[in-house]
Amino acid sequence: MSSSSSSSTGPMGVAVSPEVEAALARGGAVVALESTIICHGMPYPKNLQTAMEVEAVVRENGAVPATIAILNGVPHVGLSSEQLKSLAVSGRHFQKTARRDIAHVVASGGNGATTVSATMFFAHKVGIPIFVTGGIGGVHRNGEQTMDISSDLTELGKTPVTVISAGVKSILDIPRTLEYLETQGVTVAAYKTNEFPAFFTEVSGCKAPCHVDSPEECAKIIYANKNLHLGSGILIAVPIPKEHAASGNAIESAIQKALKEAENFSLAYSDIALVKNNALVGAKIAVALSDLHKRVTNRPVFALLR
Ligand SMILES: O=c1[nH]cc([C@@H]2O[C@H](COP(=O)(O)O)[C@@H](O)[C@H]2O)c(=O)[nH]1
Repeated sequence: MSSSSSSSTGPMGVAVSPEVEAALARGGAVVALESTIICHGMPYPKNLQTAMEVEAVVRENGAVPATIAILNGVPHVGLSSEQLKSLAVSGRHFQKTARRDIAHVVASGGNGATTVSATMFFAHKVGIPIFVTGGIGGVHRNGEQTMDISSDLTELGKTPVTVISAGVKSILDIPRTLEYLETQGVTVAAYKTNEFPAFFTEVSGCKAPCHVDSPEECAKIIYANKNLHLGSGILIAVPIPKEHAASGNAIESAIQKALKEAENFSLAYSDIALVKNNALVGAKIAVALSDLHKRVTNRPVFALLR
């Protein structure tokens, strides 16, 4: 895969697309997007169509999308349509890349599809405070024995990026995931609900630590986190839209049945409507944050993130 000739590779060795660079420089709203969902979440061409639709939702709501991936050893923030297509066609040939894999993929000139932890890392590096995805990783069932805990959770503990997701799949251990996020000092807020959502359904049986009702409220929390230099991330959990929760319930029942039959059952995440809804909320939060920063300081978000 060829790198975009128009993306400039900065001193940190990260290539930022001209559109993303310009938006950051003017303090505009930018939303980071991960690439594991494209390469490992669903097959081609459904993955390309979804990636393009999600980017379109971000744009329609006033923000610039920045899909993140490693191409030929170079981390890229913001992909051209050719790069996005190439990524989607390559699918699983792109290595699933979490934080621990970044150095190896870069050093070997490889192609990496970034997970939540790696996407957060690069988003923060270039000054993007908002990142939208479908679901994040968590503490696996029996995690107290296996110690199988996603690096997404430790990344949230140490990287000040706000992740908008539909919560955590009930295939994972949701109560322990919330405990672990608490230990890591991560602010967890449920959007327009009191309950932490479980990806395919609005309910998990777990109360979320905070409740937020608007993009502006989210922006204020992000601003406070930044102003105080807390250094930790924020998780905004947006429940699956009501009209899609019905089919989600059927999937949820299948998960519960499968969990009884096989402990390591896993399911590809491909609820497109849910990801698009997160993109809508995430773009609105990015716009609200950009407005808030401009109002409060009259300086662009970009400058404040340094
Ligand atoms: O429901 C899901 N959420 C998230 C993922 C992807 O998997 C990563 C977590 O992987 P692990 O559990 O290996 O840390 C996430 O960051 C995301 O990219 C997934 O496959 N399924």
